Amino acid sequence: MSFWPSCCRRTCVGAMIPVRLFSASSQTLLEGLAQWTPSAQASLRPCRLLPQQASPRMLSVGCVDHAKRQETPGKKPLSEKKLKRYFVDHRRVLVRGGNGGSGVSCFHSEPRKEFGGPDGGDGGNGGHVILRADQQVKSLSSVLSQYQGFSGEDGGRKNCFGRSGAMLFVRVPVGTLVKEGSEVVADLSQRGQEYIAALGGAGGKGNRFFLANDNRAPVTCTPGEPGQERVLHLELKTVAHAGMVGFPNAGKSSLLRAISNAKPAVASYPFTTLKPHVGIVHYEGHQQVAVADIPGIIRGAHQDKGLGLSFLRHIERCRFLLFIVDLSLPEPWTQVEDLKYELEKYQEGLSERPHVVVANKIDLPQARAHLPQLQDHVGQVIALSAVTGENLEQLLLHLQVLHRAYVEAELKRGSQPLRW
Ligand SMILES: Nc1nc2c(ncn2[C@@H]2O[C@H](COP(=O)(O)OP(=O)(O)OP(=O)(O)O)[C@@H](O)[C@H]2O)c(=O)[nH]1
Ligand SMILES: [Mg+2]
Repeated sequence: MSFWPSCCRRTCVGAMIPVRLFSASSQTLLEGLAQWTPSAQASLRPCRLLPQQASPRMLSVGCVDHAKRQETPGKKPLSEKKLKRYFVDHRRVLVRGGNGGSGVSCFHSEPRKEFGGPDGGDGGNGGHVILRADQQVKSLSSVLSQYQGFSGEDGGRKNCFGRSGAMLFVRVPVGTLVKEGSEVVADLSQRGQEYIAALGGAGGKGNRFFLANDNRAPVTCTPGEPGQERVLHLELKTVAHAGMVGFPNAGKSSLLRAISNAKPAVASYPFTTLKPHVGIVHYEGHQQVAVADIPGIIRGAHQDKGLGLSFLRHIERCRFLLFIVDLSLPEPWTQVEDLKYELEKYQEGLSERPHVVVANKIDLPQARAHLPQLQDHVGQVIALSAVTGENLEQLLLHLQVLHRAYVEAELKRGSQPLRW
């Protein structure tokens, strides 16, 4: 059974091609390339993989078709304003632990047993409120503004202790930072990690507890303690394998639409994307690479210009980066330099993460002329067009290579690689 989306399976000749493309390892594919094209060494362009009679863009067409068919016919695409409702990366939450149950004061009562003694049981403890990093949750939109833990039950007669309140688990996305004031109190960066946001109150003591040699009939009992109350700030730093970094209008969202099933809004004005979007690229063997489209960065972003710091922090959590440049603009290498400068200013070493430069808009007439100069300045470049789909396969293959390298490095270090 193929896991390729049904829309891709529908694309006639191209239908079989994507499946075959991803069943071959990238290594095999690139080796095979030399047999098809004599100039393969000079420029690796998987769109030339097909024999002469097939359309040179057959592979790409499938991808773009896929992107275009994402909208249900007759339905208007969602605006960015609506889309961003689904992605919430900040939440202020009031958490209260459950209250402890009260202890009771009572005495054993039985016929012909005059001094039965105290038998008031203790109250149960209040339940904690616990934040748990859950792989299924992708944004903080499902987190409410306040949580009240379950209270413990009161104690009872005959030394019956009250039941403790159950734990209240709040599911948050992996990559959630928990702050109290300006202090970071927890970083839930691994799935399953938990943090006790508010402790439940201790249960009160029944009068049996106060029985002593000098006091055989205590009447004292204590009420349960109230649960802890805290105001926490949850902050999500998007965790994805790859982060798309680029200036506004470089075509990041268009590219994410073309390679995944995500639907970020695309428009010809800058700062169309206001919130990060994560799309998943599926490969054979259930391999999934999460790619984040991060809002455009401008010069001075590290000083909070444009959309600024709030988005640089999403990049921080990406394991490798795709620098997206607009090849139709003059001197496109300056875009790469500026982007790297901004990342470096925000956090040292951030620009040195494994990365690849993606030159978008190769379909525009003036773009091709800029490519050799860009390659001279930055080395390896994947030149493609998100709109026509030209050369998208090269990016998909490279993503897989970067992902494999990341998984191997994590396993070598003895840690578990991020699985989406
Ligand atoms: N000709 C051409 N136009 C493109 C290509 N990719 C994107 N565009 C156009 O460029 C404009 C900006 O595209 P977006 O995908 O919104 O760019 P972005 O980088 O996400 O922009 P921000 O969200 O503002 O950061 C849109 O009008 C796209 O249609 C391409 O490969 N070729
Ligand atoms: Mg965008």
